[in-house]
Amino acid sequence: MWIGVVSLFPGMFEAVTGFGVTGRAVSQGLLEIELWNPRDYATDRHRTVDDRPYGGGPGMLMKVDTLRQAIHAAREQGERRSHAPPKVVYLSPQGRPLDQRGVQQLAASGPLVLVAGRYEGIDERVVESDIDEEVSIGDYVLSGGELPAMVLIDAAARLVPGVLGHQGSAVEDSFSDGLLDCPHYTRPETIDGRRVPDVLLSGNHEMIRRWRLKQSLGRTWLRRPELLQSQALNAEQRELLEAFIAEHAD
Ligand SMILES: Nc1nonc1C(=O)N[C@@H]1CC[C@H](O)C1
Repeated sequence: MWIGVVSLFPGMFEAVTGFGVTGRAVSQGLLEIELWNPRDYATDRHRTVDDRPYGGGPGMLMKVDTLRQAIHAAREQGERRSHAPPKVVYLSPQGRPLDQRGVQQLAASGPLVLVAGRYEGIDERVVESDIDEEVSIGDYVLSGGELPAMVLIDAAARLVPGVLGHQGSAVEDSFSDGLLDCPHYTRPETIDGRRVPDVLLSGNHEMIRRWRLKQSLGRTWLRRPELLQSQALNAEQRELLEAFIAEHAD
């Protein structure tokens, strides 16, 4: 998977290219991150990359010409590398809330160029002319779009075949099937008197699978019931959820 990134702070992306699952994916050639810095296109003595907002008000916006040159360069490289025009995604609170389904859609849509804003954001006409999709990682305001871009990179990279040691991990993750994840346990068998559920020590893989599914369904019902509204539960899932609810009836 090739992802181009436009950012004033390219060094921040060492957090995904140099560590963990995503870092390994990069070293294995399963994930490629290329960075473009609008400051590299600044021609004035101060290498200006911000500009004042029309209409006044606090804060600055990203300077249009340097930003657009960086976006165009990233998009051209993406087309060269993937022989398809990249989807250009701008991370902003005004975007579509990102969820696992959205990650799956973006990961499957081919090469991506992620535009990380700084200051108060970018000129609306750049959004209209150069951005294909605005995406938000949550209803809060950050100081830059770099962390949202890295959130998207991490989530999308996990879906690339071969990136996760055990491909089942991506499927069993929270949200991959639209449900919250089940509880997990590891050694020791007892912590402060709290024991690992016996079923997980039974070695009965079918019972363990059903227990984990029941816990996922039950947790989703308890903590995020709205997620169940968009789920078409199969017969087994309905049976397990009903059993969980019955066990939790007051
Ligand atoms: N929430 C979010 N999801 O994606 N991006 C954000 C976010 O807060 N962006 C900041 C807003 C102004 C600054 O330019 C960057």
